[in-house]
Amino acid sequence: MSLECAGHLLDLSRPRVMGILNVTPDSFSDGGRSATLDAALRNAEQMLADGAAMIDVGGESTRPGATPVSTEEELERVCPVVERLVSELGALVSIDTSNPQVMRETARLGAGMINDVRALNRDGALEAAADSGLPVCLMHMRGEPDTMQQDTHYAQSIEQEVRTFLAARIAACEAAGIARERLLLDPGFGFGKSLQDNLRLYHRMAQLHEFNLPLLIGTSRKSMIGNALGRAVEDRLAGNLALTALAVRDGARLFRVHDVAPTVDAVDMAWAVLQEGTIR
Ligand SMILES: Cn1c(SCC(=O)Nc2ccccc2)nc2c(=O)[nH]c(N)nc21
Repeated sequence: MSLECAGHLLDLSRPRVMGILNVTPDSFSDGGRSATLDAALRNAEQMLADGAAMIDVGGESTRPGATPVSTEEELERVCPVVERLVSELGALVSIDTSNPQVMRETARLGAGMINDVRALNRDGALEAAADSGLPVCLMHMRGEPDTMQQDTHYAQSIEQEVRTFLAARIAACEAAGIARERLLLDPGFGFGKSLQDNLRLYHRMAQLHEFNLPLLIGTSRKSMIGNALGRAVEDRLAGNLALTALAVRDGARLFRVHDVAPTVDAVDMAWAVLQEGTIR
């Protein structure tokens, strides 16, 4: 099970780690674009050295209440970073965006995957993703970041809600000419879900193998861990390593994390057990 990502072949026959690279101003204390750009590149270089298979670059915060960013601003944030990650580090880059123009421009700059937390629901997104030829991660979110945490009650079970949603988005992609083989699925932990929803969904993630598509998991530093353990955002690594090991056993293949080196070890250790003792 390999994905063609703009000249990179991403081998998902074993679990891999995706490093998070935030280029939103609120993720940098010093502000200042050039400082941001150099810092971002150093951060990415370290994550790749630590074993990340790819880097997820996001220019728009999806936190509830985050101020929406204009297309121009999002492009200004992500394009210089994507361009240099590809040209200087030869990195496999996924673009974390819902904006069709950002998808098109970053694909042109060499991005290798589209990671859209809104599952291509924005006008023009399906066409932009189809035209890019890139793999696409479809993630479940209920509502929009501003409203998603208000109504976290589901008519049906959370797992049924997610399966129904992802089935519909897969169909929309196929109808838009995006081959099924280009898709990855993600339950969207923390997006419009209560702690109970997140835990229940995590425990049942293997149900998503019915779609026979690679699963991407993004729980790193999230409130699911904070609420379960009573840990501040900077103290959630151990919790996420536990979650990661569980998901490796449940067949997840891509892990979107802040802490690459420890997660690579957790993934490789869990994988070694599942492979009956083969190491790396
Ligand atoms: C872009 N993106 C995000 S951003 C939210 C986040 O990291 N919050 C957060 C970060 C740090 C601390 C607390 C919360 N989460 C996912 C995910 O779960 N899956 C996929 N595919 N993409 C994703």
